[in-house]
Order: sequence, then structure tokens, then C-alpha cells
Amino acid sequence: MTALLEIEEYRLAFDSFDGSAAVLDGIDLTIEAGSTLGIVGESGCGKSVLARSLLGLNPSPPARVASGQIRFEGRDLLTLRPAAMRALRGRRIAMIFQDPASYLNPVLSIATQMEDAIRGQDAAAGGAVRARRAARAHAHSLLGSVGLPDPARLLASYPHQLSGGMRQRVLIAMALAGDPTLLVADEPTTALDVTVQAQVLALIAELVRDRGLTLMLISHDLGVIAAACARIVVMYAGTVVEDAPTRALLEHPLHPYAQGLIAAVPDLDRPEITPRGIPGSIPSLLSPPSGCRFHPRCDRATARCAAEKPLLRELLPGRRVACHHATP
Ligand SMILES: Nc1ncnc2c1ncn2[C@@H]1O[C@H](COP(=O)(O)OP(=O)(O)OP(=O)(O)O)[C@@H](O)[C@H]1O
Repeated sequence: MTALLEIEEYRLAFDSFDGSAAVLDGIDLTIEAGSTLGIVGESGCGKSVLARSLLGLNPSPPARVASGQIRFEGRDLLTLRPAAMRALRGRRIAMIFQDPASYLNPVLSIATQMEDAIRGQDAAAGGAVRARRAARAHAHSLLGSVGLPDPARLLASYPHQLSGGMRQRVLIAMALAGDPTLLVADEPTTALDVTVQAQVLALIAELVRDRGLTLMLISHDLGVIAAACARIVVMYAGTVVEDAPTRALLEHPLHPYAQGLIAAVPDLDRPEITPRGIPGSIPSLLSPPSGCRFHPRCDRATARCAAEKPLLRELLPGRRVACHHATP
């Protein structure tokens, strides 16, 4: 397998009058071409900031890259010129977000917005920009490919006339307009009803399979990630604490935080067991804990954990964990 995306020692801070918040603290992860990777962690642990880093979408200032590399197809995204980044956006890397309503313009029809997106992709590719009529035909077929019935009627609609699930499907169709290689989906189902969540998740899984997309799926919901991803990276307060195949992680988590996350998920087969939460809350990133950022909440913490940041090390083949005390 070849690595499509390699993130190495990536540190990003947000500067403000109150100080500098070390939001991502040495992220290391790789996504193989054609694979599905989920990123899970509590709200505020830096998942979205990491996803936005791939497309240069964190506003700078206040965002400041302190170190590291993000290589996509061998090229460092952090040093790309704006024109090269624009060419990549949508065509190689496409992104879908949590709240579909805020990414659609309420006063423009779906047809106009899709045509603009398709023609925008043509322009970014540097080739001929297709005429509106041709762009509309492409929009029609894209809507069909995301399982939306009656594309012609949909194209004539405005965003408020669609349900949340339909809006997310429209955005997924738009994300496919540039025929991307990597799809980054940041909480794509969080704003939707549970039944619609499952449908949108199934659609993403189907598109990944049929189009050979590489998927980076971000969610605070371990169930969502486990349903769609073969591999999971667990983040805590701006660090990667564990990286493992999905099944191995669910059955035998090695990091105390990952163990806590999994113990917090209700087990439908064993309703007599009350899920346990993780005591405490995520730390302020303006003054994060020394050593292991999880140590103040960890029942296995020792003096070493407060003093020394644990390295992300391969504890078992294909499994990495950042904990001084983790054992296979
Ligand atoms: N533009 C910004 N300016 C300053 N701080 C920011 C900015 N964007 C994000 N942050 C901070 O970065 C940290 C990580 O945020 P991020 O949105 O990545 O978390 P998350 O894990 O995706 O959580 P959620 O699921 O709630 O979105 C938070 O402390 C947040 O306040």
C-alpha cells in the first residue's frame, strides 16, 4: 500500500491576547491510498482543525503552524502556493461538513450552486470551463449518484425546500464534482436525525467503495466511525493517543483514554452494564497539562506521566499507542 497522506510532527497553535493555544501537538498519522480512516475524540480535541489543515482552511492569524509536514501524494500541503492549493481543493481533496445548511446559499437554486461548483472545478483544473447547460447535465447525474430521486425537480429547488439529509446529499454530490481522491468528512451526520444519519453514512461507504475513494471521517461518535472505517485514530487534546485497526481497537483498546471512550458506549447486548464516563473534562489548551495531556484524568498516571510526553510507539504490529504504561 502507498501512503496518500502523511502527517508528521504537525503542531498548530492559535495565538490570541490570552496567549498561544497549542491546539495540535505533534500529530503523526498516515492514510494509505484507498483506505478508510476514522478520527475520534471528544469535542474540542482538534479533529476539525486537523481536517481544515489539509485544505489550508484555518484562518491565519490566529492559526500558526509551529512545525511539521502534511504530505499529500508526496507534496507538502503546508508550503503550497495558494493557486496550487486551489487546484487541489475539490479535485484531489474534497470536504463535507457537519451543517449542510450553512454551506448552501439560501437565495440560489440548487442548480445554480451546483453549476457554479462544477464550473469552478473546471477553472481550478486550468482547462476549458464547460457551459452552464453541460454543467447542469453533470449536476443531474451527480445528484442521481448520491441516491436523490427526481434530480430535475431538485435542481429547481432552493435549500430551504430540502430536508437536512437531502441537503447533505447535495453537498456530497458537489464534493464529487471534481472527482476527488480523498474525501474528508467532518461530522457529516451529526446534525441529522438518527435514521437519516444511517442512510448518509451508508451512502458515504458506498461511494468510497464504488469510486475507490480514500476516506478520512471525523466524528465524536465511535459508532459512526466504526461503521464506516477500517482503521481508527483516537485523539485527545490535540494529540494522537492510539492508532489501530477498528476491530482491534474496539475489542482491546490499549490507551486508557481509548478504553474510557469505549467503556462509555452503551452495549445493547448487555443492558445490565451501565456505561462508564471518563471523569473530568478536556484541559485548556492555553496551559495544557505537562507530560501526557491525559494524565490528570488517568487512573494509571504516575510521576513519569506528568513529566514526560509519551511517544506514539508501535506496541503491536500495526498498532500505535502513546502511553508510558500501555502493555500489549
Ligand atoms: N479559528 C479559531 N480560533 C481560535 N481557536 C480555534 C479556532 N478554531 C478552533 N479553535 C480551537 O481549537 C480547538 C480544537 O477545535 P476543533 O473544532 O478542532 O475541535 P473538535 O475536536 O473538532 O471538536 P468539535 O467536534 O466540537 O468540532 C478548540 O479549543 C477550539 O476552540
